[in-house]
Amino acid sequence: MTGVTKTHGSGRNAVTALDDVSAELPRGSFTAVMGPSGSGKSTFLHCASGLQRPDRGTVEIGDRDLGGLSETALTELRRERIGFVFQGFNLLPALTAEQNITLPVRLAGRRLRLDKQWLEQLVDSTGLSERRRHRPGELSGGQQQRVAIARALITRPEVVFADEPTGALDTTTGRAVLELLRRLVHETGQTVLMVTHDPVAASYADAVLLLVDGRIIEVLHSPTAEAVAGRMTRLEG
Ligand SMILES: Nc1ncnc2c1ncn2[C@@H]1O[C@H](COP(=O)(O)OP(=O)(O)OP(=O)(O)O)[C@@H](O)[C@H]1O
Repeated sequence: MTGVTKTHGSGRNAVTALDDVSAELPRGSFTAVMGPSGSGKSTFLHCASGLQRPDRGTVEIGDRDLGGLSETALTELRRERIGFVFQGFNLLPALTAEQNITLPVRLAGRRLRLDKQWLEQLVDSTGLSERRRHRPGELSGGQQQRVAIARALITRPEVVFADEPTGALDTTTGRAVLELLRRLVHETGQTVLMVTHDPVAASYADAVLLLVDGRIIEVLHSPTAEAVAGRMTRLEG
Protein backbone atom coordinates (compact mmCIF):
# COMPACT_ATOMS: atom_id res chain seq x y z
CA MET A 1 0.00 0.00 0.00
CA THR A 2 1.16 3.51 -0.77
CA GLY A 3 0.29 6.77 0.96
CA VAL A 4 -2.81 5.34 2.64
CA THR A 5 -4.81 7.69 4.85
CA LYS A 6 -8.03 6.63 6.55
CA THR A 7 -10.20 8.75 8.82
CA HIS A 8 -13.07 7.37 10.89
CA GLY A 9 -16.04 9.57 11.79
CA SER A 10 -16.43 13.16 10.64
CA GLY A 11 -16.23 16.75 11.83
CA ARG A 12 -15.01 17.21 15.37
CA ASN A 13 -15.19 13.46 16.04
CA ALA A 14 -12.95 12.57 13.10
CA VAL A 15 -10.03 10.29 13.99
CA THR A 16 -7.16 9.77 11.56
CA ALA A 17 -6.57 6.04 12.06
CA LEU A 18 -3.95 5.78 9.28
CA ASP A 19 -1.83 8.72 8.30
CA ASP A 20 -0.01 8.43 4.96
CA VAL A 21 1.09 4.83 5.48
CA SER A 22 3.17 2.97 2.89
CA ALA A 23 4.17 -0.66 3.29
CA GLU A 24 5.05 -3.59 1.09
CA LEU A 25 4.62 -7.22 2.03
CA PRO A 26 7.16 -9.27 0.11
CA ARG A 27 5.71 -12.47 -1.36
CA GLY A 28 6.38 -15.42 0.92
CA SER A 29 7.00 -13.30 4.00
CA PHE A 30 5.42 -13.31 7.46
CA THR A 31 4.83 -9.78 8.78
CA ALA A 32 3.40 -8.75 12.14
CA VAL A 33 1.77 -5.42 12.93
CA MET A 34 2.07 -4.14 16.49
CA GLY A 35 1.33 -0.90 18.26
CA PRO A 36 -0.45 0.54 21.27
CA SER A 37 -4.23 0.31 21.52
CA GLY A 38 -5.87 2.68 19.03
CA SER A 39 -2.69 3.03 16.92
CA GLY A 40 -4.49 1.88 13.76
CA LYS A 41 -3.64 -1.83 13.53
CA SER A 42 -7.16 -3.02 12.70
CA THR A 43 -7.66 -0.17 10.25
CA PHE A 44 -4.35 -1.13 8.58
CA LEU A 45 -5.51 -4.73 8.22
CA HIS A 46 -8.94 -3.67 6.97
CA CYS A 47 -7.52 -1.29 4.35
CA ALA A 48 -4.81 -3.73 3.24
CA SER A 49 -7.39 -6.51 2.73
CA GLY A 50 -10.08 -4.45 0.99
CA LEU A 51 -12.55 -4.59 3.90
CA GLN A 52 -12.36 -0.79 4.12
CA ARG A 53 -11.55 1.72 1.42
CA PRO A 54 -8.87 4.31 2.23
CA ASP A 55 -9.66 8.02 1.87
CA ARG A 56 -6.37 8.54 0.04
CA GLY A 57 -3.61 6.35 -1.31
CA THR A 58 -3.54 3.05 -3.15
CA VAL A 59 -3.71 -0.58 -2.09
CA GLU A 60 -2.48 -3.26 -4.45
CA ILE A 61 -2.71 -7.01 -4.04
CA GLY A 62 -0.53 -8.84 -6.54
CA ASP A 63 -0.90 -6.62 -9.60
CA ARG A 64 -4.47 -5.50 -8.81
CA ASP A 65 -5.27 -1.99 -7.61
CA LEU A 66 -8.19 -2.42 -5.19
CA GLY A 67 -9.27 1.21 -5.70
CA GLY A 68 -10.45 0.45 -9.22
CA LEU A 69 -12.71 -2.45 -8.23
CA SER A 70 -16.49 -2.35 -7.79
CA GLU A 71 -17.98 -3.63 -4.52
CA THR A 72 -18.88 -6.91 -6.21
CA ALA A 73 -15.40 -7.38 -7.64
CA LEU A 74 -13.89 -6.50 -4.27
CA THR A 75 -16.08 -9.06 -2.48
CA GLU A 76 -15.05 -11.71 -5.00
CA LEU A 77 -11.39 -10.80 -4.64
CA ARG A 78 -11.61 -11.02 -0.84
CA ARG A 79 -13.30 -14.38 -1.04
CA GLU A 80 -11.02 -15.95 -3.60
CA ARG A 81 -7.63 -14.21 -3.48
CA ILE A 82 -7.40 -13.37 0.23
CA GLY A 83 -7.52 -15.59 3.31
CA PHE A 84 -8.76 -14.37 6.69
CA VAL A 85 -8.05 -15.85 10.11
CA PHE A 86 -9.73 -14.21 13.10
CA GLN A 87 -9.55 -14.74 16.82
CA GLY A 88 -13.00 -16.28 17.06
CA PHE A 89 -12.41 -18.87 14.29
CA ASN A 90 -15.75 -18.08 12.52
CA LEU A 91 -16.36 -21.70 11.60
CA LEU A 92 -19.83 -22.92 10.65
CA PRO A 93 -20.97 -25.24 13.47
CA ALA A 94 -23.12 -27.50 11.29
CA LEU A 95 -20.29 -28.33 8.88
CA THR A 96 -17.46 -30.81 9.43
CA ALA A 97 -13.86 -29.62 9.62
CA GLU A 98 -13.32 -30.63 6.01
CA GLN A 99 -16.52 -28.93 4.82
CA ASN A 100 -15.47 -25.75 6.62
CA ILE A 101 -12.05 -25.88 4.95
CA THR A 102 -13.49 -26.30 1.46
CA LEU A 103 -16.32 -23.76 1.91
CA PRO A 104 -14.54 -20.84 0.14
CA VAL A 105 -14.15 -23.01 -2.97
CA ARG A 106 -17.83 -24.00 -2.92
CA LEU A 107 -18.86 -20.35 -2.44
CA ALA A 108 -16.88 -19.41 -5.52
CA GLY A 109 -19.08 -21.73 -7.58
CA ARG A 110 -17.72 -22.39 -11.04
CA ARG A 111 -14.89 -19.88 -10.78
CA LEU A 112 -12.79 -22.18 -8.59
CA ARG A 113 -12.30 -25.92 -8.51
CA LEU A 114 -11.27 -27.84 -5.44
CA ASP A 115 -7.64 -28.89 -5.69
CA LYS A 116 -7.89 -32.23 -3.87
CA GLN A 117 -4.14 -32.66 -3.58
CA TRP A 118 -3.79 -29.25 -1.96
CA LEU A 119 -6.65 -30.12 0.42
CA GLU A 120 -4.83 -33.31 1.45
CA GLN A 121 -1.59 -31.39 1.93
CA LEU A 122 -3.34 -28.78 4.08
CA VAL A 123 -5.22 -31.32 6.19
CA ASP A 124 -1.95 -33.16 6.67
CA SER A 125 0.22 -30.16 7.50
CA THR A 126 -2.36 -28.71 9.91
CA GLY A 127 -2.46 -32.11 11.65
CA LEU A 128 -6.20 -32.56 11.10
CA SER A 129 -6.23 -35.96 9.34
CA GLU A 130 -7.96 -37.66 12.26
CA ARG A 131 -10.41 -34.81 12.72
CA ARG A 132 -11.68 -34.05 9.24
CA ARG A 133 -15.21 -35.39 9.87
CA HIS A 134 -15.59 -33.72 13.27
CA ARG A 135 -17.71 -30.61 13.72
CA PRO A 136 -16.21 -27.47 15.32
CA GLY A 137 -18.03 -28.22 18.62
CA GLU A 138 -16.10 -31.49 18.83
CA LEU A 139 -12.70 -29.82 18.33
CA SER A 140 -10.36 -28.03 20.73
CA GLY A 141 -9.63 -24.31 20.30
CA GLY A 142 -6.27 -25.04 18.69
CA GLN A 143 -7.82 -27.56 16.29
CA GLN A 144 -10.54 -25.06 15.37
CA GLN A 145 -7.93 -22.40 14.66
CA ARG A 146 -6.03 -24.89 12.48
CA VAL A 147 -9.25 -25.53 10.53
CA ALA A 148 -9.59 -21.75 10.10
CA ILE A 149 -5.99 -21.56 8.82
CA ALA A 150 -6.52 -24.42 6.35
CA ARG A 151 -9.75 -22.70 5.19
CA ALA A 152 -7.85 -19.42 4.70
CA LEU A 153 -5.30 -21.24 2.51
CA ILE A 154 -7.56 -23.49 0.44
CA THR A 155 -7.92 -21.00 -2.43
CA ARG A 156 -4.11 -20.43 -2.48
CA PRO A 157 -4.67 -16.75 -1.71
CA GLU A 158 -2.21 -13.98 -2.52
CA VAL A 159 -2.20 -12.97 1.16
CA VAL A 160 -3.52 -14.32 4.45
CA PHE A 161 -4.60 -11.66 6.95
CA ALA A 162 -4.72 -12.82 10.57
CA ASP A 163 -6.16 -10.71 13.40
CA GLU A 164 -4.93 -11.91 16.82
CA PRO A 165 -5.04 -15.53 15.59
CA THR A 166 -3.80 -16.85 18.93
CA GLY A 167 -5.78 -14.45 21.13
CA ALA A 168 -8.32 -17.08 22.19
CA LEU A 169 -5.79 -19.88 22.71
CA ASP A 170 -3.70 -20.96 25.68
CA THR A 171 0.06 -20.39 25.41
CA THR A 172 1.06 -23.87 24.25
CA THR A 173 -1.73 -24.16 21.68
CA GLY A 174 -1.06 -20.60 20.51
CA ARG A 175 2.60 -21.39 19.88
CA ALA A 176 1.72 -24.50 17.90
CA VAL A 177 -0.58 -22.37 15.69
CA LEU A 178 2.17 -19.75 15.19
CA GLU A 179 4.68 -22.50 14.39
CA LEU A 180 2.24 -23.81 11.78
CA LEU A 181 1.76 -20.36 10.22
CA ARG A 182 5.51 -19.81 10.02
CA ARG A 183 6.06 -23.24 8.49
CA LEU A 184 3.33 -22.64 5.88
CA VAL A 185 4.95 -19.30 4.98
CA HIS A 186 8.38 -20.84 4.52
CA GLU A 187 7.28 -24.11 2.89
CA THR A 188 4.56 -22.87 0.54
CA GLY A 189 5.70 -19.28 -0.08
CA GLN A 190 2.44 -17.98 1.40
CA THR A 191 2.37 -14.27 2.35
CA VAL A 192 0.94 -13.62 5.83
CA LEU A 193 0.15 -10.39 7.71
CA MET A 194 -0.78 -10.77 11.36
CA VAL A 195 -2.01 -8.18 13.84
CA THR A 196 -1.04 -9.01 17.41
CA HIS A 197 -0.52 -7.53 20.86
CA ASP A 198 1.78 -10.36 21.88
CA PRO A 199 5.58 -9.88 21.49
CA VAL A 200 6.06 -13.68 21.50
CA ALA A 201 3.59 -14.06 18.62
CA ALA A 202 5.33 -11.21 16.76
CA SER A 203 8.70 -12.96 17.16
CA TYR A 204 7.49 -15.72 14.80
CA ALA A 205 7.30 -13.14 11.98
CA ASP A 206 10.12 -12.12 9.63
CA ALA A 207 9.44 -8.46 10.35
CA VAL A 208 7.33 -6.35 12.69
CA LEU A 209 5.76 -3.06 11.60
CA LEU A 210 5.36 -0.75 14.58
CA LEU A 211 2.36 1.57 14.32
CA VAL A 212 1.98 4.65 16.49
CA ASP A 213 -0.79 7.20 15.94
CA GLY A 214 -1.53 5.83 12.49
CA ARG A 215 2.06 5.91 11.24
CA ILE A 216 4.68 3.20 10.84
CA ILE A 217 7.48 4.46 13.04
CA GLU A 218 9.80 1.50 12.79
CA VAL A 219 10.30 -1.91 11.18
CA LEU A 220 11.99 -4.61 13.26
CA HIS A 221 13.60 -7.40 11.21
CA SER A 222 14.01 -10.97 12.53
CA PRO A 223 12.63 -9.76 15.85
CA THR A 224 13.13 -11.54 19.15
CA ALA A 225 10.28 -11.49 21.68
CA GLU A 226 12.57 -9.58 24.07
CA ALA A 227 13.38 -6.89 21.51
CA VAL A 228 9.71 -6.44 20.63
CA ALA A 229 8.61 -6.38 24.27
CA GLY A 230 11.33 -3.83 25.13
CA ARG A 231 10.32 -1.61 22.22
CA MET A 232 6.62 -1.81 23.17
CA THR A 233 7.32 -0.99 26.82
CA ARG A 234 9.21 2.14 25.81
CA LEU A 235 6.36 3.14 23.46
CA GLU A 236 3.63 2.64 26.02
CA GLY A 237 5.64 3.98 28.94
N1 LIG B 1 -15.66 2.86 13.06
C1 LIG B 1 -14.98 3.78 13.73
N2 LIG B 1 -15.51 4.99 14.03
C2 LIG B 1 -14.83 5.92 14.71
N3 LIG B 1 -13.55 5.78 15.12
C3 LIG B 1 -12.96 4.59 14.85
C4 LIG B 1 -13.62 3.54 14.15
N4 LIG B 1 -12.77 2.50 14.03
C5 LIG B 1 -11.63 2.87 14.63
N5 LIG B 1 -11.72 4.13 15.11
C6 LIG B 1 -10.66 4.90 15.80
O1 LIG B 1 -9.50 4.88 14.97
C7 LIG B 1 -8.31 4.70 15.74
C8 LIG B 1 -7.58 3.44 15.28
O2 LIG B 1 -8.40 2.30 15.57
P1 LIG B 1 -7.95 0.79 15.27
O3 LIG B 1 -9.09 -0.07 15.67
O4 LIG B 1 -7.45 0.71 13.89
O5 LIG B 1 -6.72 0.64 16.30
P2 LIG B 1 -6.02 -0.67 16.88
O6 LIG B 1 -4.57 -0.36 16.92
O7 LIG B 1 -6.46 -1.86 16.10
O8 LIG B 1 -6.63 -0.72 18.34
P3 LIG B 1 -6.76 -1.96 19.39
O9 LIG B 1 -5.37 -2.46 19.63
O10 LIG B 1 -7.31 -1.28 20.60
O11 LIG B 1 -7.67 -2.94 18.77
C9 LIG B 1 -8.78 4.64 17.20
O12 LIG B 1 -8.61 5.92 17.76
C10 LIG B 1 -10.23 4.28 17.10
O13 LIG B 1 -10.95 4.78 18.20
